[in-house]
Amino acid sequence: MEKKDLWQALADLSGTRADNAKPRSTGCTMVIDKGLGLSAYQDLLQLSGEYIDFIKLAFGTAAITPRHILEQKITLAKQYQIQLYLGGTFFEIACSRHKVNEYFQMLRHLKLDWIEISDGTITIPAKTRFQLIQQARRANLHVITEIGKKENGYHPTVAEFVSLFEQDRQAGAAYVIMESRDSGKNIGMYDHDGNLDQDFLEKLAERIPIQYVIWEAPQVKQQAQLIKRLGNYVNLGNIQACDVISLESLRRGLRADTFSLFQFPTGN
Ligand SMILES: O=C(O)[C@H](CS(=O)(=O)O)OP(=O)(O)O
Repeated sequence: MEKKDLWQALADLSGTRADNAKPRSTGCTMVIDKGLGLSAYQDLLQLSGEYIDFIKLAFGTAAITPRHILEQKITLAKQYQIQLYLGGTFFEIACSRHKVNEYFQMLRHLKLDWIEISDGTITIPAKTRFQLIQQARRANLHVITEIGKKENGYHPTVAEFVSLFEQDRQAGAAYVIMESRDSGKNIGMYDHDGNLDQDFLEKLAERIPIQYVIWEAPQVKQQAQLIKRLGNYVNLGNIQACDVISLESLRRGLRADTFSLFQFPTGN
């Protein structure tokens, strides 16, 4: 086999998805960066940057990352057409210290175009949340909001989620995240073993346009379940750096869990 035929043979088996090209609005993958060193970050982007749409610098790590490394992470993300943004807790810290305007300015100076607005650890009245989203939009930031609380055992009802989702979208949020933290256990739509509450998902999917939701799914079994139920265009978040390329395999039916979903007739 000649080399060009070899690459063609691999490409033919790679599966496809219609939203392959960036910038994508569906089938997005959001990676949680919990403190990758620059080499690991570069490796990640080199190997699987094509499959990443968002990177979240989690837990306020941006504030304690050496400045030159933070700057390089931002620059590299842009090169790969990845939107890098800071985790919601960091916004909540600024909010609780009455420094929201400074926070918006800081993002603009860092050349970050996206912001996450959440109230996982603090309480923000619905009206204030609405105004904060509008304020961020006026500051030329694209907004991702998050619904959910950080405390273990917190599971929003379908009605709560739908109501806040609609309000956030009306205020100008591009996406709404379903909170599941880094563990994906005993929180949001997962039980203490990380199993998905299928009933909750079904009811939610009937009531909201799911292309605007990013489902946090840190565990591989959660990613597989969501793809099986909602399709490979589902937006998934809190993906560990080491799981990005295998998630893309899942989306394309190249892994046993989703094999039967996306196979095309070969004609043989
Ligand atoms: O970075 C954060 O603030 C958290 C981290 S985790 O997802 O809860 O582990 O994320 P966020 O979803 O942005 O609140």
